[in-house]
Amino acid sequence: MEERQAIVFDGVVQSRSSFKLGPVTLGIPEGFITAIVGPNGSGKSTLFRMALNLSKPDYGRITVLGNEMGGEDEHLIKQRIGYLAEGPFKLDDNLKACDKALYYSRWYPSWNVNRYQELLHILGVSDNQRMSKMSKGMRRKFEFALAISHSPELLLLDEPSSGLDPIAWKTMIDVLHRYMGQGGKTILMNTHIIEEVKRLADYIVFVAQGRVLGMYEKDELFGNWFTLYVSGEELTPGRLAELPGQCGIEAVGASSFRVTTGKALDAEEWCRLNGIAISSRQALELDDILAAHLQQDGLGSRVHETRGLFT
Ligand SMILES: Nc1ncnc2c1ncn2[C@@H]1O[C@H](COP(=O)(O)OP(=O)(O)OP(=O)(O)O)[C@@H](O)[C@H]1O
Repeated sequence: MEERQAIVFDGVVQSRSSFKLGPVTLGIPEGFITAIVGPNGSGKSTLFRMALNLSKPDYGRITVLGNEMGGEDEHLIKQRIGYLAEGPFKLDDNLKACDKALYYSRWYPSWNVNRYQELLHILGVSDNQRMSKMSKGMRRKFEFALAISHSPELLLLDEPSSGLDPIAWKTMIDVLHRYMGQGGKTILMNTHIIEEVKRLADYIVFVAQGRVLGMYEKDELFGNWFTLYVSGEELTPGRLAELPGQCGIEAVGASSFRVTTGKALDAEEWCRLNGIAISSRQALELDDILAAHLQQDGLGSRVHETRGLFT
């Protein structure tokens, strides 16, 4: 059966004086959690805003829940979406939290006041105070409860755990699992927290400098990226350059090397056929996989540039 898409970015381009996004062609599958991962300023939040028609592309088409935004019925599509923005809206500062919730309850036909109250209770938030008087984490938890209380079909979460303490973070993960458990729900999230991606995401999208570097099924991604410690008689970096998926070779001894590959199975088979011994293998973490993608795309990582600091 063909997978349905909750959001489709089709050749989307936005050019600004300081930043160019796209062309982005990307489908966010319905019924799954997709995490967008990438360095600061790579355009993640811009993609969210575009999906909500809060920011317009210069070219391309965006379809959300089967509809193009911008028409007369845009509010009907938006009522099926929950959105947790990256930061608080300054204009809300003087509002009492319960008044904002009242507004939401009137705007979303599927608003569920019991679910809202329950969420405030389990997150430990009171809505009987002005937004500006809430701590950063409290306001985040409140905004999270607002975004999900109408049980939207599509939930857009822009760095949802920003400012949350570890207990609140665990609660949020639990709430999101329960939300997905209802079936027919989709989450698109943007996060820098590796553990969050591991616990939640079904699909991972890497972005950098306004471009999509790749989209992967999570288990497949983690099953493919490994560092292999290899050795062999008269083994040279030149020979290892042919190792499938190779994207980094480092000598660790005479004829011994550490190689990184994004095609672990093919690489191991290649070693076996070429008489190269693998002494150990180590799965790569998400940040290392992202760094390897950046390297492959010539976008590099600036980590090594810190080595000379404070010495
Ligand atoms: N309010 C704004 N005004 C002008 N330019 C902006 C604004 N917000 C973002 N940008 C520009 O758009 C680019 C992409 O920003 P965006 O917020 O989409 O990145 P991001 O990947 O979400 O970053 P981060 O991980 O830091 O939140 C930035 O490099 C910045 O130059």
